[in-house]
Parts: sequence; C-alpha cells; structure tokens
Amino acid sequence: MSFGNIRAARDSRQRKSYVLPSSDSKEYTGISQASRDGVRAPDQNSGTNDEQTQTGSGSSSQHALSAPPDTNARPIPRDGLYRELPPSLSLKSTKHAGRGIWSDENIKAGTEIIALRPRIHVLSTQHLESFCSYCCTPRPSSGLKRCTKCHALWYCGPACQKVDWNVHKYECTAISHWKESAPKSNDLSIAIPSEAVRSLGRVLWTRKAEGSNSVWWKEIDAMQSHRGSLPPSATDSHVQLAHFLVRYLGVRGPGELSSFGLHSAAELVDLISKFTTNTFTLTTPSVSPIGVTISPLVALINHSCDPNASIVFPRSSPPNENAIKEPVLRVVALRDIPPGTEILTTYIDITLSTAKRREALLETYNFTCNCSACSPPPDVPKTTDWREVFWCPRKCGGTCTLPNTAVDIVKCTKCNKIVADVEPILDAVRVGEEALEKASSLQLSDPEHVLRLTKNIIPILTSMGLTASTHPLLALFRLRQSLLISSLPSDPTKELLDEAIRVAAKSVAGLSNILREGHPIRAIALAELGKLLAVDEPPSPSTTAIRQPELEAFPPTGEARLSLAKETLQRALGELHIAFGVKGEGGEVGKEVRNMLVDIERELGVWKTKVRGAVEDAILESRAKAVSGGKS
Ligand SMILES: C[S@@+](CC[C@H](N)C(=O)[O-])C[C@H]1O[C@@H](n2cnc3c(N)ncnc32)[C@H](O)[C@@H]1O
Repeated sequence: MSFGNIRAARDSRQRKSYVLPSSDSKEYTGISQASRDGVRAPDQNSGTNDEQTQTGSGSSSQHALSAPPDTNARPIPRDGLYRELPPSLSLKSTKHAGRGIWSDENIKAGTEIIALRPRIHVLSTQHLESFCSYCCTPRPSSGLKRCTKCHALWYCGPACQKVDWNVHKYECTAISHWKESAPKSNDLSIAIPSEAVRSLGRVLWTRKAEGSNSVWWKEIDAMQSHRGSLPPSATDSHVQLAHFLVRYLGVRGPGELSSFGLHSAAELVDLISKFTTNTFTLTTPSVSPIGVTISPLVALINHSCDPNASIVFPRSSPPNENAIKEPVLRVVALRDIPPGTEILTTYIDITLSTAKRREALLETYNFTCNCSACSPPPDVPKTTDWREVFWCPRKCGGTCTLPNTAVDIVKCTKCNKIVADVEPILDAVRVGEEALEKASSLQLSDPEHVLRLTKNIIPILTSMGLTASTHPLLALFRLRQSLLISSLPSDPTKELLDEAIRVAAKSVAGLSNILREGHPIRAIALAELGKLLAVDEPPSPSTTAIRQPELEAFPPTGEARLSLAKETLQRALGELHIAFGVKGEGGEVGKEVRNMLVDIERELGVWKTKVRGAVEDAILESRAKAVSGGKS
C-alpha cells in the first residue's frame, strides 16, 4: 500500500490556518497576531503525543466527568432566527456563558446534531492554490483553474466559480487593488490580504446584498462581542484589523462605511470582536486546518475542555449529495447526550495544561473556564490529568503531578513517596516549551531544522520522565510525526518508515490518555498509525550496523505487522464513526480506512496461503525423505 494519501493529508495539516491559535485541534479561531497585522501568516504549533501502549489504550480511563446539567438555564425565543436549528435542540441562556444550544432528546454518540453549509468560508492564504475556493475539494491531478482577474482564487471547475461569483465579484476587485498596492513579493501572504480580512469582506458584501433586515444579518448582529471588556492589547489588534479591512473594502470615508450598514468606527471594531469570538476553523476531512468559517447558529455552542460534541467537515457524501454542496459543517455527538444537556464543543487545543487552556480562553474568548476538566467537582475522586504528569522517578509505575498553583507537594500516585527535587523536571518542561515554540515557527520554512530539533529534544524530555501525554512532549511527537510523514520519500527505507510508525504510536498513546474515544483528533491519529503500518514493508538493510533490539521490537514485521495494521485500522474505523458521524460512515477518512481494510484482508490471505504452502511443502519434503530412507 502506498502512503501518498497519508502524506497528502499531512501536507495540508502542516500548513496551518493562521487564524488559529496553536494546534490542530482547534475548532474556533481567535485572531492571532498575524491576522491582526492582516499581512503575514505566522507559523503555528502542532498538537502531539507519547507512549506506554504502542497503539493507544483504547480506553481513556482518566477523563474528567462531564458537568452536571445547569438547571438555571432558561429558554430563549428564536425570534424567527436560526431556522437550521433542528427541533430536537433548543436555545437556552445561562448566567455564566450566555446563550447556548441544549438537547431536548437523547442523542447517541456519533449522531449528527447539526449539518449545514456555512454562508461564509475562506481558505487561508497558504491553501488558496491547493483547494477549490468554493467546494474546498483538494487540487486534482488535472489542477485547479485560477480566477483570470485577481489570480488569487482557484476553482475545481466552472460550476464552483460561477456560484462563488455572487460574492467573489466584489472580492475580486478588492484583492486586485490590494495586490497593486502591496510590496512586490512572491510570498502570497504579503500579496493577498489575510483570511480574517477576506472573511470580514465577505460578511460585509453579503450584508450589503441581503440588507440589514435579513435573517442572516440579524444572526450575525446577535453574535456575542467583547468589545467593551477586552484588554487594551486585544482592542489594539482589533483596531489594526479594522484599518486593514477599510483599506481592503476601498472605503474612503464614514459615508462609504455606512453603505455596509456600519455607522461608526466603534461599530466596525464591534463587528471584528464578534468575528474573533465566533469564527471557527475550516478543516479537511482529516481535521487539518485550511481556513475559517462563520455560522451564527453553530457559534451559539459554548465551550468545554471535555466536550460532548465536535465540529467537523467529513465530506461524507450520502447519495444525492454532490461536491458543490460542500463544505458541509457537521456537529457530531462524541458521546451519548441525555435530554436537558448543553451541547459543548471545544474552542482550543485541549491537550494543553489547565493553566495554558485558561490563558488561551481568557485571551481570545474572554472567560475563565470552569468546566469539569478545569475544575473537577470536589465530591468526585481526583483522577490523573495526563497532560501534567511525569513518571515516578522511583520507576514504580505511578505518576506525579507537575507542581502548579494548586499542587505544591509532589507525590507519586502509586508508591506515595514525595519527589523532593522537581526543579530539573520543570526546567525540562520549560526547555521543551521553548523548543516547541521554535519548532512550530519553523515547521514550514525549515522542516529539516525542526526534524533535528525534535530528534534532540524528545529524548531529553522522555528521560526526565515526561509521559507521552504530557505537554509539551505530546505536541513535539505530533509535530515530528507530521514532518516525518511529509518528508518520507515514495520508497522509504525501513529505518525511516519504522521511525514514523514509532512516533505515530507515541502520538496515539499520548492522545488516548487525554481525548475520549471517538474524538476526531484521536480517531485520525489512529487511522494514520494504521495506514503507516499498512505501507508495504521495505526490505531490511543488509546489516553490518550494530543491532538495536529495543528499537527492533516495535513495529513488528511480516504477518504480525499486517495484523497490527488491521487491528489498528479497525479501531480507527470504530472511532471515525463516532468522530465524523455514523450516518456518513466516518466520512471520507472512514471510506479510505474501509478500503484499506479490504486490501489488508487480501494481503493477509496471501500470507496465510504462502505460509500454508510452505508448511505443506516442508511436510511433503520430509515425507519424501522418510520414504527414500533419507537419501536425496
Ligand atoms: C462562540 S460564543 C458562544 C455563544 C455565546 N454564549 C452567545 O451568547 O452568543 C463564545 C462566547 O461565549 C461565552 N462562553 C462560551 N463558553 C463558555 C464557558 N464554558 N463559560 C463561560 N462563557 C462561555 C464566552 O463569552 C465566549 O466568548
């Protein structure tokens, strides 16, 4: 089996949306510094992961319990808005989080709760040439067709270009003007406005076309803004984005701004604050970020670090659904949701430590998270938070929580012994965080450097006892995995392929301790590991080199490797069904995994036939020897 498709998926993951804060797993997008500048894409962190089980444990034993239903939620009227909200859901409001979406019925894990095509989505600049700007189909081998006027957007064909022209006609002129005034550069992120600017442009042109009384505009208008309570740094960045937007729209004065329904600069900044709080990431079927999207209905969903639902774009195509209806956003239940429960997704990278998650949520979304993962209820027995532990230095198999504001005495969960000197471990975490930051910023421009950096830092963090799930080791594993896959040649050596498999196994193991079964990131990590295991095994090098038995133990070879690939892909398929919806059979990745399983069955059949044939030959040969009295 070839890994071309794995690499293609990874390639898009690598080039991250620059509206994203820091990881693969983001669903909502806060505006990062780069999009504040409106000019240049920054590099992003990657998510990651570690050990103990080779292919992940299959169960996430240490999860925080979900929050009990908030009985103080009060129903709120729809006022003719949110027509795509299914009847099994309702809108309610709580004091602490404002409006939210609640289930009225039992919802089974893997059920598609909401499915819609968002009115606004734009590709990040670095993905403009790789996906159709309308249906987001990846560039086919025959290539995409470029808009002949602005030369910035690409389409898979005339049908997509025609339907997108409704709004692109305004955007086309604006991009052309922007390009004329931008410094001459081959760097698209300089020549073309950021995705934040382009999304806001689309919002305002759509508003102009539909009018301020349209349902869609009222929904946009009702989105939550934090303009009044943002820290000065965030306000500054909003003002800066407003400045770029005005330039992009070609607005020359307040009169022209009012043609977009905005009557003051404050209203413009308010719109930007709504955008920051309510947009989320457009992803490929394998959850690689490729852009941003806005749906006022889906934006009503509040956040939890232990979510019961997720937002995905699986491109599952049930009959009658064709590509031009894509990208379809689906909100899928990650576990059974009883009636009267709030639907909660995650806005940030939930593999981060509690303190870092809180920091990210406060900075972009202006709230302190008190979900069950951040503040476990006092009556619930404390469980290990794998993001923040290290193995007991006495090697008893227990773990110790890294010291933080809530934990000052560090004790092993198993042998109960106190760890006196944690400073070296904290130093290692700090060094790891710095390395992660550097690696994330260089992953596009200098992947070789990042491969060297991760190769050096991972063993240091591992030797200090960090687990595969501990931040930042998990992130470093995932980043390394991503780069290893992207750099694998079409006929990889055994050494390269096996290393990619080992790192992928660490990623799966690390994620499995943190994310629940069926979380899209975990399901995709399993599928990637299974795919790597299924790649045709390269011949072993003729070994004059020193053997390293500990490295050779995993991955296995031959039939055992194929069987492990099969087992891993079967697990992946089960999780993909939850992550991307049972109805769509796990989306595009689910389909790919099913096809791979058929191929593996066939290959295993061949192995068995060969082995049986060899055994039978051996038996016949020994019988023949016995008959001839050992004379050959
Ligand atoms: C995308 S909006 C969600 C809908 C929003 N509650 C509303 O009324 O429109 C994000 C904002 O909702 C609030 N929010 C979301 N999740 C929250 C939570 N777990 N706790 C407190 N506030 C939350 C925050 O103000 C956040 O900036």
